[in-house]
Amino acid sequence: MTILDGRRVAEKVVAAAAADIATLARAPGLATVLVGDDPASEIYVRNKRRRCVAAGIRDLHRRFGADVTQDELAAAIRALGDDPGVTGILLQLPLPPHLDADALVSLIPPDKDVDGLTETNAGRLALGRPGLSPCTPLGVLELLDAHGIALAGAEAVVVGRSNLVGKPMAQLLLRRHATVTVCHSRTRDLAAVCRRADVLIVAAGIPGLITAEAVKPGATVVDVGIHRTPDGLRGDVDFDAVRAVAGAITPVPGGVGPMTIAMLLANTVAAARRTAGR
Ligand SMILES: NC(=O)C1=CN([C@@H]2O[C@H](COP(=O)(O)OP(=O)(O)OC[C@H]3O[C@@H](n4cnc5c(N)ncnc54)[C@H](OP(=O)(O)O)[C@@H]3O)[C@@H](O)[C@H]2O)C=CC1
Ligand SMILES: Nc1nc(=O)c2c([nH]1)NC[C@@H]1CN(c3ccc(C(=O)N[C@@H](CCC(=O)O)C(=O)O)cc3)C=[N+]21
Repeated sequence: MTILDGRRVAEKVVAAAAADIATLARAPGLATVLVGDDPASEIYVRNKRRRCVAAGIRDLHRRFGADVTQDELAAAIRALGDDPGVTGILLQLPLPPHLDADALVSLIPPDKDVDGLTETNAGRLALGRPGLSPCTPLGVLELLDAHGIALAGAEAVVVGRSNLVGKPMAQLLLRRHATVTVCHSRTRDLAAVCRRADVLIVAAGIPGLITAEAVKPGATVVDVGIHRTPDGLRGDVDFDAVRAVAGAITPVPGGVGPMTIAMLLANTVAAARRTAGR
């Protein structure tokens, strides 16, 4: 059984991004917009700010209370879009329920959309054209590639269909010639579908959702979920039970999380180049 070590692979991606940043005429500026106190977002923001600064990215952080209005946030995102010193904008999700996330995402200029969430970038991904794609699915692919996990012709099952993770993950796997199935909260027999997978990618946001009975012996299991529990950080996969049947598995922490941050640095370089017109 192989542990898919996200920290190790992330180091290489981060080093390459830092080397690219050193060649740019101007340091990229990444603005993170955080609303309220989603625990997974707090972890992300804390770790990525440290990484960005170390790699030479200017870190611009905008924090709002959970009671911020749609208009206030829209004005803040428009201002970041117009600011030439800001080359990347990341709106942390989920937002509190009174806010319309889609409308706010639409205000991000596509060339500053380092999370690949705008219609333009999602469309480019769906059509197989160059653009900015979401960091987490990109990081999952990078991690699988680093470990030589074959995708062409493989049965891939993705649990979750969010615009941030599940859907773009399915698109990227399809581009790599996997046979892709996407599960969600209405999937009838989740364990039976997951058991078909050679490569199982789980992004449901439910701690311990995937148990050993949902995993085919020898399968590769990637756990995107991140939950703060009394025993520390945990994912959507019951790691101790599943590691006994899986051929390869990501740990939480130390799996997908560091890869997301590494790809954010890579996307921030790509966005800065787009904004500078090169
Ligand atoms: N490690 C990392 O770098 C990252 C971690 N995350 C974490 O990953 C998780 C998922 O994030 P995100 O995609 O944004 O979450 P969302 O809440 O936006 O989406 C969750 C998806 O899971 C599906 N789902 C929910 N319950 C079940 C179930 N019982 N069986 C099958 N599918 C189910 C939902 O289905 P439906 O559409 O029907 O509601 C939905 O499509 C979260 O824990 C988040 O914190 C997210 C991004 C990066
Ligand atoms: N627009 C948007 N894009 C996201 O990509 C996004 C988001 N919103 N909202 C929140 C989730 C969550 N997320 C994480 C990323 C890295 C770690 C991470 O660094 N994890 C380390 C934690 C290490 C530690 O602190 O112990 C690890 O798993 O090893 C965690 C969580 C990105 N998300």
